[in-house]
Amino acid sequence: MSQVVFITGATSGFGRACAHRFAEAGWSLVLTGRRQERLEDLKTQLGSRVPVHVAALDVRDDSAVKAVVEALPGDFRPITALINNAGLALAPEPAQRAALEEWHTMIDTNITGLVNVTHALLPSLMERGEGASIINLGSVAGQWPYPGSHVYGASKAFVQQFSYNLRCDLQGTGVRVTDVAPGLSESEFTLVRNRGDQAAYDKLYGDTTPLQPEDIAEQIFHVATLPAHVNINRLEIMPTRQAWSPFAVDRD
Ligand SMILES: NC(=O)C1=CN([C@@H]2O[C@H](COP(=O)(O)OP(=O)(O)OC[C@H]3O[C@@H](n4cnc5c(N)ncnc54)[C@H](OP(=O)(O)O)[C@@H]3O)[C@@H](O)[C@H]2O)C=CC1
Ligand SMILES: O=CCS(=O)(=O)O
Repeated sequence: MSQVVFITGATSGFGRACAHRFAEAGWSLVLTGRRQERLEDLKTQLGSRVPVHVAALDVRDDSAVKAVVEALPGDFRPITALINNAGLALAPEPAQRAALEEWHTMIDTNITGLVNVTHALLPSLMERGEGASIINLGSVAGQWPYPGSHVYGASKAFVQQFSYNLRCDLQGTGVRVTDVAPGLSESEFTLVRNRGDQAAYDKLYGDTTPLQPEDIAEQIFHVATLPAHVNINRLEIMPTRQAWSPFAVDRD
């Protein structure tokens, strides 16, 4: 049976790097995200090496999530690894100036979206059983408070606790669960958070050495390919120049 990875948010950053990393190892890929063009580009890049199925998907829409899962071609099930990666931060200002709509978007994406996809794929993961994995993208922001993190950090604290609780329920099924919690990592995440402000992006990453999406993809691949009896509960990863809080970054 082939190994199949289902990735949410595959159109950028960690998700896209995971698509490349798992393809390198010969896994079949199910790639999802809202930007269809980017999904098609990935299919063009990777489809000659491994089987690739793409589906435009907004994880906030639970019926769309169910439909995508139900329409998975037979060669792409059961799923071996689910990478719940789609997510975002918005509203970089303090809570008292943040827009409620942006708080809702973070909750709908980082919490409801992750729950939607997990719920829809649990039967497939259970069918795979031993060696299957759910890998959830949390963040150091789920543990370390900082100004401007308000709902974003709280949504990642949810991801951590949901991952731990899932572990308890899935005990005995062979399905593993890991909360991967990266620190400062260079990706479009910072452009999304700062509404496309390139100066904010350059300021955050320009004079230090952030993690790259490939660093995170390597760790996720490691987690998914450990022997079936090994479960990493939480993996916190920071750049060497960050210790510990999101603001404790060594700069030139
Ligand atoms: N970069 C960082 O410093 C860190 C990021 N993280 C977390 O890692 C994850 C990936 O972040 P990163 O790769 O850096 O960010 P990017 O902005 O590069 O990628 C985010 C991905 O999420 C997808 N996405 C966003 N909203 C939705 C939605 N409603 N439905 C489906 N897909 C969606 C985007 O695709 P599209 O727009 O095409 O839908 C995109 O592919 C996020 O959960 C983030 O919170 C955690 C710690 C550190
Ligand atoms: O999750 C992202 C990392 S940080 O911006 O909160 O430090």
